[in-house]
Amino acid sequence: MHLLIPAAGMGKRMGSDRNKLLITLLGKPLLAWTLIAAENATSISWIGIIGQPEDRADLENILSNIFISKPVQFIQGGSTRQQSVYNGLQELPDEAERVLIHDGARCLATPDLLDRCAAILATCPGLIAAVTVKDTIKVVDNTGIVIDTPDRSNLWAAQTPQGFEVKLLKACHDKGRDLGWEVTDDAALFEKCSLPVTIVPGEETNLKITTPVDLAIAEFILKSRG
Ligand SMILES: Nc1ccn([C@@H]2O[C@H](COP(=O)(O)OP(=O)(O)OP(=O)(O)O)[C@@H](O)[C@H]2O)c(=O)n1
Ligand SMILES: C[C@](O)(CO)[C@H](O)COP(=O)(O)O
Repeated sequence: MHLLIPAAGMGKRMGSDRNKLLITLLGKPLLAWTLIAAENATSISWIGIIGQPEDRADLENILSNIFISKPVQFIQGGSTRQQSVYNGLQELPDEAERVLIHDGARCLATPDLLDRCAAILATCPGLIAAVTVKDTIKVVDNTGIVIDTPDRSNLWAAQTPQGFEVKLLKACHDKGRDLGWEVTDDAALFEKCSLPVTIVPGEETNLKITTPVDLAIAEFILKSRG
């Protein structure tokens, strides 16, 4: 299975002055943890790292300090995650019929989650790892008044990996570019094209490192894994 890792963000919500994936987490750059999970996922045979040119030297340095036995390709990122994944899709080898996409920032995903997604992707055109929502969610209007409390049993929090048939996802991205759709994940493009996206139970620990508190939580989780 081919794996694309979007790693071309900035980390504005982290308040970082550089790509947050270069921040050290328990002795290793954040992205190193993601790459180690990809290395240990037996289903993954090829890794595309989507990064910004100014981070290239740091990304290569990460690779030189960990053991990755699989072919790795660097791909130039775009100004949004959507644009970065679009670029990644263009660079996939011709033989890639299906692809998993996993955020570099979700560095606690286990190899088992990647392998489960790869196995299920053989049976469906699109999938998303997700977990049920634990909180009661409120819909609020622009004056700050709650207008709805949706039924929680239908709410899932999106994660990555997300996986797709390459031809279909490329067509969805192309349509999104033509029509000016702006989305935060690839499943949303599939949905907008009325294509089915299958839920794969994700992992509660598979958080996206977004703000400084996530770093502290991630460190706790990694330490508890021993
Ligand atoms: N232009 C971009 C923006 C984001 N990403 C990647 O998409 C994933 C999810 O994005 P997010 O966590 O929002 O990362 P940032 O864009 O870095 O964060 P922020 O929105 O706080 O700036 C991350 O692995 C990030 O590196 C990307 O490849 N290209
Ligand atoms: C793809 C994603 O990680 C799924 O949770 C997420 O949508 C990335 O973007 P966000 O803007 O940080 O939600």
